[in-house]
Amino acid sequence: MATSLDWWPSPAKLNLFLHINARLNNGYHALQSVFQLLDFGDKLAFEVNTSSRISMKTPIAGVKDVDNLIFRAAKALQEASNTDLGCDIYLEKVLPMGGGIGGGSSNAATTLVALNHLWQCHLSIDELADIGLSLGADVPIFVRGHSAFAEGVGEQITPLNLANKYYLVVFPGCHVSTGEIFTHPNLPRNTPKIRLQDYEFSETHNDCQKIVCERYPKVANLLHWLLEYAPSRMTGTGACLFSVFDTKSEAERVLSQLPEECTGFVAQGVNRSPLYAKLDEI
Ligand SMILES: C[C@](O)(CO)[C@H](O)COP(=O)(O)OP(=O)(O)OC[C@H]1O[C@@H](n2ccc(N)nc2=O)[C@H](O)[C@@H]1O
Ligand SMILES: Nc1ncnc2c1ncn2[C@@H]1O[C@H](COP(=O)(O)OP(=O)(O)OP(=O)(O)O)[C@@H](O)[C@H]1O
Repeated sequence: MATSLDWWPSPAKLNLFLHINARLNNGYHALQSVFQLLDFGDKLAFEVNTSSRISMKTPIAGVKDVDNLIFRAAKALQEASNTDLGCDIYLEKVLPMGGGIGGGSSNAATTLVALNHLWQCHLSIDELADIGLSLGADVPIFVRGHSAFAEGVGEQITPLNLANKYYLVVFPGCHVSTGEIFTHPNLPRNTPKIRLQDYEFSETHNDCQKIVCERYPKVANLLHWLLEYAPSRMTGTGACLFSVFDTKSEAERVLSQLPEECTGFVAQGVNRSPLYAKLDEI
């Protein structure tokens, strides 16, 4: 690995709630959610070359480079901007994959925003968000870089300023496929829409949680355990769960007592993505 890489943050998100309002004709679902960005995540570094070659220097085990959302994001930007430039890409992965905390989507968004700057493509945020949406429903949120209320398939976004709570995020040790949950016949699909101004954590829920708990006892047991300590819920389509705390020390105390088969981290909720704090520094 090169000696002094310039790292770009790729933060995790939590879905503080997830209501499914309808099934759309294209198989996707109309949903409502609050996306809370966290001050914790993966890191990516890019070394620009003039050969137009895009190369993953730190491949992800089990994910072919052509399927890696980072590679796909770089390729999509190369095509959209007509640049002749390429890059070598390094990834420091800490977020569990398939955990509902948006690691892959965030990696794609960081790649779009960083390479737009490094390749000097001058695409607007709207253009980057459109490219992002073609890669995954959650990518636009990370491109726009603000905690938000989301509707539609996740692309209709209203930025939000949320209280900067501390979150204990726990990975129960099993992966849940998003497709598996969204195609389940018993998934609730007609939760009435709420108005943003009526949002309160305690008045909302995650429509995917019951099915995931039924199919994955590890998730159900862990949720039961966490609820003894703090308000707790599943994020996205799982498998990660989170608990909400007012102080870092309370969250860290519960982290230190986690059952053995789980891993977790404590992070603070942030309104603005660390990705944009990095852009500001440049
Ligand atoms: C539900 C969330 O986890 C909330 O953060 C995300 O919106 C899912 O986002 P994602 O993992 O980026 O999902 P995608 O890769 O776009 O879609 C994976 C699969 O999930 C289902 N899917 C996803 C998003 C959505 N609004 N409706 C769906 O039905 C579709 O079957 C799709 O084939
Ligand atoms: N750079 C990447 N990082 C993580 N996963 C990737 C990446 N590229 C492709 N993938 C694939 O995407 C799948 C989902 O990964 P991701 O970490 O985004 O899931 P998630 O946390 O459940 O996301 P979401 O909350 O958006 O559903 C992985 O199992 C993996 O096969």
